Amino acid sequence: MNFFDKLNGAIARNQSLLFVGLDPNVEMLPSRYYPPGDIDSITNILWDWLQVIISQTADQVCAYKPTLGFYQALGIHGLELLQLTLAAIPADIPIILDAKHSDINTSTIFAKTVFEQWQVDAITVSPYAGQDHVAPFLVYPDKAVFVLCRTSNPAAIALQEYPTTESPLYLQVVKEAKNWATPEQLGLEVGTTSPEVLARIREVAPERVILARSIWSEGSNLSNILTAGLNVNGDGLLIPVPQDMLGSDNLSEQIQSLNQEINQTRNKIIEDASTCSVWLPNVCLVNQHPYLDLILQLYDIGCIMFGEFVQASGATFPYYIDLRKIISNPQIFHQILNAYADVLKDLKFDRIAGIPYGSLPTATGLSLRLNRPMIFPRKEVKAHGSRRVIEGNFEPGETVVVVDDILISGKSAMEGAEKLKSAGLKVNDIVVFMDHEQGVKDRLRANGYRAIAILTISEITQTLYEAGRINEEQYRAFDEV
Ligand SMILES: O=c1ccn([C@@H]2O[C@H](COP(=O)(O)O)[C@@H](O)[C@H]2O)c(=O)[nH]1
Repeated sequence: MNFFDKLNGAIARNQSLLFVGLDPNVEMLPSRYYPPGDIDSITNILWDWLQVIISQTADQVCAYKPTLGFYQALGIHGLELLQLTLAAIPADIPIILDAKHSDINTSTIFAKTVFEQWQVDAITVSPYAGQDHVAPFLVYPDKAVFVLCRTSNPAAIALQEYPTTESPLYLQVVKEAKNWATPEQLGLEVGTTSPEVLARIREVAPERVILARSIWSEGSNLSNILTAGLNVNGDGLLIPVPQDMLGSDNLSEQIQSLNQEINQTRNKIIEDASTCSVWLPNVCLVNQHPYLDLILQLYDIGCIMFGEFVQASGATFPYYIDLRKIISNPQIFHQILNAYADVLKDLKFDRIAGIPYGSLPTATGLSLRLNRPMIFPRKEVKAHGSRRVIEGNFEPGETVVVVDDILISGKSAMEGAEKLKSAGLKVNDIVVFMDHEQGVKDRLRANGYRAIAILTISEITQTLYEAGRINEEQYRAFDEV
């Protein structure tokens, strides 16, 4: 089971967003376990304490976070203690190893150790070495990373709030990390006592799970922290059980009441969302478009442009969609593939055909994702070599689903489909990301094709307008098309 499914399962089962940090640190050992003696007995005493913590919390938390540094500090005994700890955590509760690993030359071997040998579900990593460092952890599709975006220690401000508090480095880390992997594989670690900081991160990354740290300072307000950090569904924020609570002798009761307090705020957020009837850009997200986040991200990376654009037909449109850019942004590319895969799962076909050039990467991604063979009709046939019209192997009589990016007049998709049909293949369905509407689907139907679009141009413009990304004039320009 992958990390996020396991996490969501534990959240639902235990009705909890709480996680427990497992820190075998002698300095934190409750006094009733004293006096610790030599290193063997210290490790034994720490193990007793960890077992109590796990047994009293397993039905009330959604994850455990062992801190590698504390285990390492105990030497060989510590690594043995780590193995005992990992084995003691119930298999249906995810383990996030807090390693803050950041060395580029060791990340491949370290990823192998933690994910294959130790079998943890996720790991915390430092972002400073960039995606090269994180990538070795991401080749494990069922595992996840939490990228450290911000810490709460005062000295960190010099770097994390550089160059200005208005435009701080930690927000740049969030934006950059979002490009490294999908929300299912990459979350954010955020240490802060400030609801404002959490709210800023949540605004930039509405889709990410945030592993909150250091929220329990003197005078901090849990309700404000939750309101700032939870997503619109009342989740997406993992909350640490306060360290001092882990030493108490009525741990289970204390966690239960903390959980109730958190769930009250979560329920309020969910209730408010479902009763909110007015749309305020970026505030009320009830009835939000299922692809809201994807549409906004496509706009933000320049795939959706507004202005005057001349089309192949000679007509001028007030927009241009350039989906070719998605290949430079793996995280968005993943989301696009998810959207296509969701449509393709209900169709019957033997092969996937991409229309060159724009849709070849998408068709390739889908072929790999769905494990279905791919072919493509050439745009132009070469005068040398095999002179093939269709690249890839196929058998006449097979059914092919055509994958294209945008339907404007339908000409490109239909020309591609006709080449496939001339080679003896059957084409029933043409799946595109966006339909310009204006009757193009009917035109395709009249030619014997069913066109299925993930989005229409009106859904895109409506969403961008409601989110405040385009103004009234840009929005209204579409009435004239
Ligand atoms: O906004 C746009 C408009 C067009 N394209 C490119 O054109 C074809 C679709 O046009 P048809 O008239 O349906 O043939 C599409 O495959 C793109 O290559 C575009 O990218 N963005």
